[in-house]
Amino acid sequence: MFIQTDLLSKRYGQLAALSDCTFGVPRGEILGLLGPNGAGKTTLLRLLLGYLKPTSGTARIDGLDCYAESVAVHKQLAYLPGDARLFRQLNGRQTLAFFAKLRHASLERSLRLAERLQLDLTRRVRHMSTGMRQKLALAVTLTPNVPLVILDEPTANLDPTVRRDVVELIRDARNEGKTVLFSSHVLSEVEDVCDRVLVLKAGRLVDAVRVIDVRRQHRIQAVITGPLSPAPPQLAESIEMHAGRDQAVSIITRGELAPLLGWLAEQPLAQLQIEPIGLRSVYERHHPAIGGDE
Ligand SMILES: Nc1ncnc2c1ncn2[C@@H]1O[C@H](COP(=O)(O)OP(=O)(O)OP(=O)(O)O)[C@@H](O)[C@H]1O
Repeated sequence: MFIQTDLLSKRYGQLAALSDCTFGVPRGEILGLLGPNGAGKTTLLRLLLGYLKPTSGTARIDGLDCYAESVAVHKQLAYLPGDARLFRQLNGRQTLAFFAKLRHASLERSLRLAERLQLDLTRRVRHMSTGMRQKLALAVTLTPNVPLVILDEPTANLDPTVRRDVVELIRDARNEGKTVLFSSHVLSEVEDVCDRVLVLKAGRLVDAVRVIDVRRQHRIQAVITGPLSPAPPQLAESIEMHAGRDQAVSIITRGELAPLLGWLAEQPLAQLQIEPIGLRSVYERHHPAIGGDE
């Protein structure tokens, strides 16, 4: 595993910001971190960055201890903090040039990224909007030729069009073989770009799902006009069926849809509705919605 944590924990006095967190990330994976405010996402990222000393447990990147060998770890990664600070008096191009030099990275690559993000590089940072600064910080972060990119809420403050561009850039990073770890509150973009998602709740890792598996899951709502014949045994293992009122049946499937549809076609159905379950359902298992959008 490129990243490996083992019972990683961080306490602040009585508060357990992160508890017994164990997971691995293979090279080239895009991993999303989900959880509401205060769930421990930033704490986890800062432990991986070696900015915080674990209270117990370990975190390793490429076999290196994230805290004890943080200098060597940092050579392998680029990090976008949630509150990225840039020099306010520099303009966009000067900012890119400064950081490219600092990280021995290619300014041409920075400029290409800036163009993708439609940044006006002549403007001084202090005259940029929050979203523009965020884009500039992203271009800075994605420039160095490093195997790991860690992004703390990279699309916060960005409008939907720019979010899409950012998601594209994250995909590009993966296509270049990079490993990407990012936290977000936007379920749709996490589902869109991640290979796997970790869900945190009050400092605990409560779920780890592969997006491909989530995509395979569907909820089927049917209204029947007579009794259902038993599902074939190989199908029965991958479905969960609940009878509702008024002949309503709800089926959740974790497997392929086609065999289920074959069986359903022979059932006495009056109505049928199929919808993908999506990451939202997985997330809401742990964090029930309290209204509002992402
Ligand atoms: N330096 C600190 N001292 C005391 N408590 C802290 C400190 N840093 C974080 N915490 C607490 O640890 C918990 C986890 O915080 P963390 O910033 O990791 O959450 P998060 O999931 O990143 O939240 P957000 O989505 O708001 O960024 C919170 O309860 C927070 O108040």
